[in-house]
Amino acid sequence: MSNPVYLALDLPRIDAARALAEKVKGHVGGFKLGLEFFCAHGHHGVHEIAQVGLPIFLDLKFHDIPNTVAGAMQAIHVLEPAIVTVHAGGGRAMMEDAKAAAGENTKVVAVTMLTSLDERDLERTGVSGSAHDQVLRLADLAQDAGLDGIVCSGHEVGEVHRRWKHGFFVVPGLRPAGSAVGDQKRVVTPRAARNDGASVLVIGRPISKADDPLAAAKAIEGTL
Ligand SMILES: O=c1ccn([C@@H]2O[C@H](COP(=O)(O)O)[C@@H](O)[C@H]2O)c(=O)[nH]1
Repeated sequence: MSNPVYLALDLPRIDAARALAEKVKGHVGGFKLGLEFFCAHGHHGVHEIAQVGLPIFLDLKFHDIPNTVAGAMQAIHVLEPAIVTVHAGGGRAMMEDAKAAAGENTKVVAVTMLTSLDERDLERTGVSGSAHDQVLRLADLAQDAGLDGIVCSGHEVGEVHRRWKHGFFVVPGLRPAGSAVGDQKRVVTPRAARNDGASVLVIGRPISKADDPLAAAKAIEGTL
């Protein structure tokens, strides 16, 4: 089985991101490039990291009207990402058009409820009910729209996996036991998320901010 860990390269400098990617490439399965990296380095930055030789996950979290999201999706075709994110909150038509516009080898997954949010945050956005219910509702919507899967926390992935047998589940908000949680609120260990059916484990700071990123990546790999 291939390594399910995608390292989030949330670093402002392209040389530092490439050096980190080269260092840990034997102990992760791919690289996740998000808003910070893409806004700073765009297509050029993606090509640079792709040269390391592992799959690229573009976590751009598209959320706009369907026509705009479809256009953005077409604009990143050339980068051949393995995975791209949209927000489930953009609605069914937006997700359908995003999937239709994506390359055939690209998995399109919908962010349900960010792992940095808890139920109090949800209530403040006007959504009543539990985080669990919100994730399941948006997972059903993403499945109806024909997406490949969703992004959710490790608290929900087990239940989502039971309902959507062949879905593709991306789980961030992962922390090895004892590591700093930072701004994440719905957190589990990489091993727990894997056991509950996560397809991809997104891990950033526990590796990128470690004193020894290679040792941290190896240690995480050893727990899976
Ligand atoms: O709900 C979500 C969706 C995306 N992310 C992204 O994952 C990484 C997590 O980084 P850590 O340093 O391991 O916290 C980051 O790039 C987020 O943008 C998420 O955390 N939660």
